[in-house]
Amino acid sequence: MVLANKLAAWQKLQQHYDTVGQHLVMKDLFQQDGQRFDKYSRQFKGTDASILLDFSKNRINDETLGLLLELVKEAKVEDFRAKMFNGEHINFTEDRAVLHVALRNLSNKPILDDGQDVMPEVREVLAHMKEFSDAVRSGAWKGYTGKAITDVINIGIGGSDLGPVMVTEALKHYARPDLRAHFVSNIDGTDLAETLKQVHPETTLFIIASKTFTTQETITNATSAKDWFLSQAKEVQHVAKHFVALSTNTEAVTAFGIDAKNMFKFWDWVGGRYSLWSAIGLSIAINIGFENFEALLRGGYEMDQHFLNTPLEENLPVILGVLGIWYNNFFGAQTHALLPYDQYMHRFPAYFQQGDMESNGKYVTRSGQRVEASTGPIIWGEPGTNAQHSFYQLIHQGTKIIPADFLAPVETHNPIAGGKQHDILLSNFFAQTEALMVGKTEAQVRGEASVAENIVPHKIFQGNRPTNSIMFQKLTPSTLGSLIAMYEHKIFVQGVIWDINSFDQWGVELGKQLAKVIQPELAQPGSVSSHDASTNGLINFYKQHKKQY
Ligand SMILES: O=P(O)(O)OC[C@H]1O[C@](O)(CO)[C@@H](O)[C@@H]1O
Repeated sequence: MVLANKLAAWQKLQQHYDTVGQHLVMKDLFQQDGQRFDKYSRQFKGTDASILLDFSKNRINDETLGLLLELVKEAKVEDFRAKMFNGEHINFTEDRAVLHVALRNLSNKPILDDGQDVMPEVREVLAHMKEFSDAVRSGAWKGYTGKAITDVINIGIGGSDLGPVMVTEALKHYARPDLRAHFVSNIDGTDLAETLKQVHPETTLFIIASKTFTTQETITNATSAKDWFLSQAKEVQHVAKHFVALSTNTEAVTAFGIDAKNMFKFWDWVGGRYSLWSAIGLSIAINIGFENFEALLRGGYEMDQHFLNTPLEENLPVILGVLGIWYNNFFGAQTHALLPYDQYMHRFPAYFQQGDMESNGKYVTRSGQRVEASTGPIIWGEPGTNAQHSFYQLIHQGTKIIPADFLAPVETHNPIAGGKQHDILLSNFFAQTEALMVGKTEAQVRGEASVAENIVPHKIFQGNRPTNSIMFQKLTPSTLGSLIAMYEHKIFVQGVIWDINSFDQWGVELGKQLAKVIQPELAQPGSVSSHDASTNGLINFYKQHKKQY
C-alpha cells in the first residue's frame, strides 16, 4: 500500500485545501446555495430506526466531497470492506478475522472464518443468552437460598465493560427497575466495595466478562467478588448459581471455578471494543430483555447493510469518515467531539473513546512504515446542554478547530412539562450548530446596545466552525444499534485510508508489562533503584508512606 499522503487524491485534496478549502466560509456558501441542506444531508432508514445526517455545516463544496470520495476509492476502502465482511484476516498482526458484523447478521447468509461458517455457533450462543436472560428476568433462575436475582454485576474492563455500560445507560427506559445493573471495572478496590454495599449475595448474579480471562483488573475483582460471596454463602457449590463467565478462554474460566455450562462463548474474531454484540452483551440482554437486545442487533445489521450496499456519496459511515479526514489531515484538527443531546447517551463519547482511539491511535502502517499523516483523533465529549456550560467556550472562541457531531432524538422518552423541556433541549441543539457556523461579526456586536469599545473584540465570534448534526426519531434499541454500527464503520473507513490496522491494540501492552514488574517491588522491603530516577523516586515515596493493611 501507498502511504495515505502519497495517494493522488490526497495530493489533489492538499492542493484543493491550499487554494480553496481553507478559505471556504460556510455562511457564504449557505447564502449562495439555497439547496445546501438538501444537497449535504442524507437519511438512513432501517425497519424502525431512521437517522438524518446533516453535514451541510462543514467547510466543504462539491469539489471537496468529490475528492474525498475519490480518496475512498483510491485507498480501496470498498475492497477492505469486502475483505472484512468475507472474514479475511485483516487484523493481520494477530492473524484474525474481524467479524463483529457476524454477531448481528440476521440474514441467512453464511459468514466464513477460515472456510467455516461462524453463524451456527453465533446463533447457538444467542439462544443460550436468550434462555439465560429470560430465566433471570422471570425469576426462574434462583440464587442459593431460592430467591430470584435482583442485582446483576458485570465485572469487566475496556471493551468488556464500556459497551454494556453505555448501552444499559442509553436504553435505561427499557429496563426493569427491580432488576438492577451494576458495573465494576477499575482495579481500585473502591469500585467493587461501593458496588457490593448496594447488593446482597443471595440475590446477586456476577457476570465475569473477559475475552482473554487473563486481564488483571477483571480476574482480581472477580476473585474478590467470589471471596465476598463465599464469606456469606459458605459452600463452593453455590458459586454456580451466582457466577457466569463471558469469554473465549474455557480453560481459564473453569480454572476460576465457573461451570463451563455457565460460560457464554465468543471468538477471537470479535475485537474487545466491538464485542457488545456478542456474549459480552449478556448484562444488556438481562437488563432490557432479549427482544430488545435483538432489536439492537437488528439496528446494527441494518447499518451494516447500508454500509455495504449504499453508494459512497450516500453512505453515512463513509461521509462521516472522510469529513473526519478533511479536518484531521488538512485543517490539522487534533480532536473530534461527540455531543449527544440525549441524557441517556451520556456514556456514548466515553464508549467511542475506546472504539476510536484504541482502533486508530497508531503510527505504523500495515506495511510497517511510519505514517506521514496524522491518524486517529482524540475523541471526547459530554451530553448537551451540560457541555455547553462547561467547555463550549473553547469550541466557540478558542484557537483550535474542534469538529463536532451533535446527536439528538426528535422524540423524547420523557416529555416532561408537555414536551416543553425537550423543545428547550432541541432549541439549544439547533442554536449551537447555528452559532458555531454563523458566528457574530464586529458590526453585529457594535449594533448591540451599549458595548464598551474595549469589550467589542471579546464578543466577536469568528464562526465557520464545522459540525455534523445527527437526528434520529427516538433512542430505541434498534436506533442505538444503528448509531453504534455507523461509528464503527466510520472508524473502519478512516483506518483503511490511513493504512493502519484498526483492530489490534499493542499500544496498551507496555504499561501492563511494566506494572507486573513493579507490583512485586511494592511488596518487598527496602527501596528500589532499577528504574529511572523519577519512577524510583515515586515508588520509594509510596513505599515509605504506604500503610500496612
Ligand atoms: O476482555 P478482556 O480480555 O478482559 O480485555 C479487556 C480490554 O483490554 C484491552 O485489551 C486493552 O487493555 C481491550 O482491548 C479490551 O477491551
